[in-house]
Amino acid sequence: NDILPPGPPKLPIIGNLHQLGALPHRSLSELSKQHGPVMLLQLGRVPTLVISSPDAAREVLKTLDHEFCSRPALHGPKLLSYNFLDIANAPYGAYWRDVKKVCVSEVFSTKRVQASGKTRADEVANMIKSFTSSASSSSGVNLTKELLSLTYRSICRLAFGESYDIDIRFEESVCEAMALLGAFAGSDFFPNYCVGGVLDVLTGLNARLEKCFRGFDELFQKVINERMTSPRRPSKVEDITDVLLRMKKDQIRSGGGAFTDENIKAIFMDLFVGGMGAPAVTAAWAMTELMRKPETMKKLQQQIRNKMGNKGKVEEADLDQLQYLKFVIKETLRLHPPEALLVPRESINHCKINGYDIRPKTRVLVNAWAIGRNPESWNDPEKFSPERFEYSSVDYKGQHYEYVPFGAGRRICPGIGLGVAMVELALANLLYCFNWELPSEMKEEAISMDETAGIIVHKKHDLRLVPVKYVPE
Ligand code: HEM
Repeated sequence: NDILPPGPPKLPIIGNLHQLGALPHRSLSELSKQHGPVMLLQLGRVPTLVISSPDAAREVLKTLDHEFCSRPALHGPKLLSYNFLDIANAPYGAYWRDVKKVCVSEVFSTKRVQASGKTRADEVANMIKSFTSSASSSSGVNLTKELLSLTYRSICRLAFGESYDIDIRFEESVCEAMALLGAFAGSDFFPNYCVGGVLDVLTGLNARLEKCFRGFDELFQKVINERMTSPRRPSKVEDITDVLLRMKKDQIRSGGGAFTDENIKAIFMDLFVGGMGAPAVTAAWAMTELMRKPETMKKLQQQIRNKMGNKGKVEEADLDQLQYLKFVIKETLRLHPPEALLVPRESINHCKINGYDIRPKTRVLVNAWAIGRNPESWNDPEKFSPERFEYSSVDYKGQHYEYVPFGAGRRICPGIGLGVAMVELALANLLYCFNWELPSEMKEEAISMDETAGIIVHKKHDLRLVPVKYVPE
């Protein structure tokens, strides 16, 4: 006689699937206003718990984190992660624990983020240079695309080394992978029913997934093979390929089984799919918010320019002085967490939240978007106001459940340091080097807040702005 959490009535077969809508973070937020912050839906055949308040998030991500720290076996991720050999999609267990632990200390460590600072600086400098030559052209630059290229190139260098010859065609494959992972997969809602599998064949999803996977696999294997035949010179700094090959040599796994090229390729996949979209989208939302609030833009630019004087660029070592920039980024992540519903989790055992029974293998969505706009935690929650962080200790490192853009608990994003470093350096230089104007055409679209949702919520219309070179006096 389980007492299940409340939820809306469901239709036969599809359950509540029709209520997800095009922007699930918004539809689920509305539904939770009627049914509560701990709400149970039936999405196709899958019971899905939706968490929408800071208190409920604390239960799932802290108190009962050990019960909610697995991931569901989803269709797209299964293929792209070499059958869940990565960090983001591996079920909770010895393999995930070992790999995450080693990657947190070797791949995502503060030391490595700092060591890769020079490559990020070079990539940002190249972007700024290219904008200088197109400055003041009336159509402007497509910042959405340029920021994605920037994060793509930064991840390539981080993963494959400084001398890696970047293949720009592969950037499209990462975008395709993100689109496929965000697309509707019948098998995710009707697992073990042939209708789900049939849908994925009919919609063409499987064919696209296969093609995308083959492209990745070929590239990743090429990088590994090249490194095996011509290892890094001992004098050169280790890159992530070296680290992962060292893990293969040392056989880091304690959970049984070998650590092979497949494991390395699965982790490469996480770096690209997890590391490229979210930072780029965050920077684009920040620029959009700033264009809509010229006084905030001006205040930020003045602070950056006062501190930097006529230095010509902002370097990573300067970022600690730019407090207001940090508030702007925090505020952007509050209103526009790119992974609005985090990454789906799955309950392991039978447990209870707020007196409700949660059965094993329930899918769990934590609505970070709704939580960041909760009126009980945030004054005037819909307003973009970076000042709110000035006298507040709330941050995104997983201790404050009213603000969880990177998740929290065992599954928290390991790429926080790297992601924030990419966003800060890009924004600081964009705002130091240029003033920004709306293009003469499509003004409305440029600053529209319309969204599209997939694994990442991004702007529906690309952000196109005109850079006007700033010359220090
Ligand atoms: C603005 C930047 C970023 C945001 C907002 C973000 C957000 C997130 C979120 C919400 C999760 C799920 C956490 C949970 O389930 O509690 C996550 C997981 C993850 N992220 Fe990030 N992320 C960002 C940057 C990065 C970067 C740069 C990388 C790597 C290069 C990365 C790699 C990962 C990985 C591997 C996981 C899976 C962790 C696990 O399952 O244990 N992320 N991220």
